[in-house]
Amino acid sequence: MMKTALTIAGSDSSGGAGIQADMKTMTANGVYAMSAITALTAQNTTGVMSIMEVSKEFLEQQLDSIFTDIYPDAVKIGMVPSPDLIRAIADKLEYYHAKNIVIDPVMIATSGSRLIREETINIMKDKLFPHGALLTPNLWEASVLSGITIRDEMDMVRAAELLSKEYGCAVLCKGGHSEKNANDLLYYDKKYRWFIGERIHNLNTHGTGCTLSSAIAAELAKGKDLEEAIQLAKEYVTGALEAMLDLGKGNGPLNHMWNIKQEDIL
Ligand SMILES: Nc1ncnc2c1ncn2[C@@H]1O[C@H](COP(=O)(O)OP(=O)(O)OP(=O)(O)O)[C@@H](O)[C@H]1O
Ligand SMILES: Cc1ncc(CO)c(N)n1
Repeated sequence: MMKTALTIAGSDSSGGAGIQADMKTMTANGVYAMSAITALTAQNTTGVMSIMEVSKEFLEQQLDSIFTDIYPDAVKIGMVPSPDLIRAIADKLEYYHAKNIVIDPVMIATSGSRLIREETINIMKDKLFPHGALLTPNLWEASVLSGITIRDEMDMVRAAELLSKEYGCAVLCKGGHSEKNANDLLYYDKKYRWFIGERIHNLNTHGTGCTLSSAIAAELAKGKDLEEAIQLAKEYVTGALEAMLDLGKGNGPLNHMWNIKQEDIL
């Protein structure tokens, strides 16, 4: 039977990040994708024009509809704009015993626009992180969450270790914004492992974080263990960047279809 995955995230009208990136990624990686939308964004490759949050009740209804019918084998959580929505998600995840939860602590878009309210960060830490199997902060998010200024690779290890111990989950500190390379650091069970990535010279990186976390969720849904899921997801993101899609006037989207042969779908 086909495995299933759910993304709880915001919609990106330009299709490169958020719900749209997540569903394309899950589909391209062979799982059935479902979504619970936390907010609509009017957004493109140059920035976010406007955000409309859904109500707590409506998000709860989406989650009830999903979990009582097609149970997800993995869950990815992205942009959650408000404390109320965080609480609603945490309660439902607990109630339905959701598993394989990957949390991407989205705060700011690649274009620099703010996506969640400031007061959401503490609630996210207290209520959501303890449910996660994996947290996937980028360098900036890992600094904000851990209070450690990240200047080099040892700082990435320290920040990931602190977060992992604090919230009892695995932490992948993503190096997409580091200067030299694109190495990501996984810390869990008191040990760490690097996932090595060459820096690809492509300015079209809109949605890389969403894509990575959704690909990890897809692989976990298929039964891969954490390290294997991360390795496969990193290869998928690398391929999507290397495909050099060039759309839009700002930091454009990735080619989520790079791993699918046209003759397979025609
Ligand atoms: N230029 C690049 N070359 C190679 N890999 C990259 C590049 N940029 C990002 N990545 C990879 O993409 C994944 C996402 O990392 P990144 O640090 O960009 O996340 P993010 O900042 O959360 O993404 P977003 O821009 O969507 O918010 C990581 O595996 C990272 O190593
Ligand atoms: C809706 C949404 N979620 C996440 C990101 C992060 O890239 C974005 N730009 N938009």
